[in-house]
Amino acid sequence: MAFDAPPTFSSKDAVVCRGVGKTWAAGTRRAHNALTGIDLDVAPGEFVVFLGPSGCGKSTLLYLIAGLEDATEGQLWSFGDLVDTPSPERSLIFQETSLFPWLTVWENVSFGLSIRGAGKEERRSVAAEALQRVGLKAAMDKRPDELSGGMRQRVAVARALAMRPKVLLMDEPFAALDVQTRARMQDFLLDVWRDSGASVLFVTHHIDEAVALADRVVVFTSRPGRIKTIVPIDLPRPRNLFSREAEELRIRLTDLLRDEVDRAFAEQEALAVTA
Ligand SMILES: Nc1ncnc2c1ncn2[C@@H]1O[C@H](COP(=O)(O)OP(=O)(O)OP(=O)(O)O)[C@@H](O)[C@H]1O
Repeated sequence: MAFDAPPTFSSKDAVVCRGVGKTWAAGTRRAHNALTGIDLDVAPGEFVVFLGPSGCGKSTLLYLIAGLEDATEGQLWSFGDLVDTPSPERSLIFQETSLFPWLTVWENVSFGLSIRGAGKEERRSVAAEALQRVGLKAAMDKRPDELSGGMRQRVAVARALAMRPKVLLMDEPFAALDVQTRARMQDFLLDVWRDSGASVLFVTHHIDEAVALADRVVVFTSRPGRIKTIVPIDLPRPRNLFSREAEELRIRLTDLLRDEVDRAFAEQEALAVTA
């Protein structure tokens, strides 16, 4: 699509949101405003983490950026193109991986390419390269039920990488994993991110994870979600997460989040009383 943007941002930006919001009109439920007034610019190759209380619209914003849902306020662009449909340039990875159990690992990874009409040889070679990057080339011919949860999430990352996305959207991708596996997956993701040059937008509830991964942490208010503040994580990489600076950032993020979680709880109680 042609460049169609106000002159306030660069067409090189990986993601641009201007005044973005979403009101869900959900069947018999009351329509409600999940997200409002989001202005955000994400640079190419930047790692941005979304942190906020439950229900503040973090996932909703990822779906809008993915082009899976339409914004009801404002507009979004990716590399100068208006976002109004999904694109292979923007891959979304969920908390629970949905791999096809009847396909092998490489067939799962190259599934998007088969929809594009790529032949078997090309698909297998792209899948091999993507699996190599996530350290699972040896598992190419296995089926998903032969893999652990962490390995399945790595296959999901390989599947996203096979489409050579410029933007990786990750919705709590490691939430279902145990603490040790999650820490390893974070290191692995940082390697993949560095190699791929993609921008990553990553939703988490974990402050530790935000400090370990992000260039910037976007902290949201309680519903309707707005950007409360953006905290740069200026720690050198690889990061020493036990440093005083890392601890100070965790404390600052904890304080910012605590205010919003308290507000969200108070609102939920008020709603319960009036319901
Ligand atoms: N498809 C949908 N239809 C109707 N309402 C929805 C839909 N998806 C999300 N919502 C509502 O939008 C609000 C924001 O939800 P969302 O999942 O984006 O928040 P979140 O910050 O990601 O929450 P969590 O951290 O708990 O995953 C919630 O009130 C949710 O019920």
